[in-house]
Amino acid sequence: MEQTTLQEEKRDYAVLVGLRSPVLGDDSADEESLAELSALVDTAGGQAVGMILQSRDKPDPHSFIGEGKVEEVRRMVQDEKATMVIFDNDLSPSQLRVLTEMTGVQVLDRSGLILDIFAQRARTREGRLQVELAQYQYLLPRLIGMWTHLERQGGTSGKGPIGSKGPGETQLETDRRHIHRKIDKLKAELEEVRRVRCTQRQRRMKNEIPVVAIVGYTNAGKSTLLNAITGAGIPANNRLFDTLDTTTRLLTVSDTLDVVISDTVGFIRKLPHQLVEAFKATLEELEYADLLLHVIDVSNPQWQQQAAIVESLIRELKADHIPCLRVYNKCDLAFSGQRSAGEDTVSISAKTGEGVPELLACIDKKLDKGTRRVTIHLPYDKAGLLDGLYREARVESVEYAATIDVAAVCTPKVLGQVKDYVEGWREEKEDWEL
Ligand SMILES: Nc1nc2c(ncn2[C@@H]2O[C@H](COP(=O)(O)OP(=O)(O)OP(=O)(O)O)[C@@H](O)[C@H]2O)c(=O)[nH]1
Ligand SMILES: [Mg+2]
Repeated sequence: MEQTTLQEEKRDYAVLVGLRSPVLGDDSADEESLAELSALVDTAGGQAVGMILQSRDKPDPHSFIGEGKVEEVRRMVQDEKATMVIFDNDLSPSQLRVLTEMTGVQVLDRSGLILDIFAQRARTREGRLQVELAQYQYLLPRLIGMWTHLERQGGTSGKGPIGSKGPGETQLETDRRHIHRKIDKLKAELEEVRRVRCTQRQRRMKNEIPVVAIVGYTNAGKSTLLNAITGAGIPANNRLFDTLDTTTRLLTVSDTLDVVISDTVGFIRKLPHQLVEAFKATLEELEYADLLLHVIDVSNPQWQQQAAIVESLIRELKADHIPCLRVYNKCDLAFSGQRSAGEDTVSISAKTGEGVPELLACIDKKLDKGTRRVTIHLPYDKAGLLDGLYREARVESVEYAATIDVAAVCTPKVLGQVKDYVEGWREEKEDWEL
């Protein structure tokens, strides 16, 4: 009981503000995006205590929502004893500064909040590096805003003529250089992570094990699904951005198919582009996947928009050429709206397990195209493998020549096993015909 009170005391109380304007395009706010912002605040450990949605033809360049509206926000902050104001839109550095001054409390924009959540949640070294890089990239242009502030302070105290290099500018230059150095260092460290990942991937590709990546909007049920099918034991919580690290597991799909399957970081609308950039090393896995499972929470009234956002990010990450299964998740709850049924869709409940066998069958079918006709030249001392091939593959002909030449139709799994078995020999002789 006492603990709850302590936690309550530490909470940030936030007034949420959104601007709806046709000129803002994707960055325009509406009731739904504000509701999502409220969930984000919750994830960050805060609590929304008020909400204001303002409509304007275009944003006010100075105060973004217009001075009258800022006054309304300020009053709400006072009445609700809020400790911060969070905007559902992206603010310019100078707008951030102006709004902080006018409301008297800390002001964050949506990107800033998402970065904050990622920073709180990053656990592994790679995750932390990526978030740190995104934070510095976000901070860099905002330093200018801080500098204007310092310059003006210098002006009012009357030190030096206008245009002289004040302490603000010197500080700015130092900060800038420091941040550039930091960014370069982080990039180099991430490059190293990427190199290791690449080696791991090459090793996997040699084994011909297909790669399946689970993607989807945040909170769609990606981790729950991976747990359900592999017993991975990844935490899955009703919280946005619960997973930031890629977890990879081996999954036996059928008698003839094993795959490597990964959980990925969730997507969200207006994902700060610094984050997309920073997380590219992780999301790069997508590019090399043989199949994407796009998990969609169909109990969410916004699922169609969410699916569209995920699909556009998949395109941005250049992974749209990869076959994709749409996995309609949470079908134990009500299906919200119309669904398109088709060959590439399957309805499941990751929670109850309903539809999971059908999903596995679908994956099997999708990746079955990997089956290929090969000629395997077996050295005579590996003749024992022939039995296995008769059992596991469709052997079409066997010729006894310099080697035992087996023409067969094989799944990647069987081929991988044979290759593993005679790998040393293969390396020397380069004697596969695929
Ligand atoms: N009713 C129901 N709830 C589900 C189902 N699948 C997942 N959930 C719940 O949805 C919430 C989010 O699940 P996660 O697996 O953490 O979602 P995620 O996609 O990994 O989310 P992030 O890692 O935050 O991007 C959890 O509270 C799960 O228990 C389902 O099939 N039915
Ligand atoms: Mg997750």
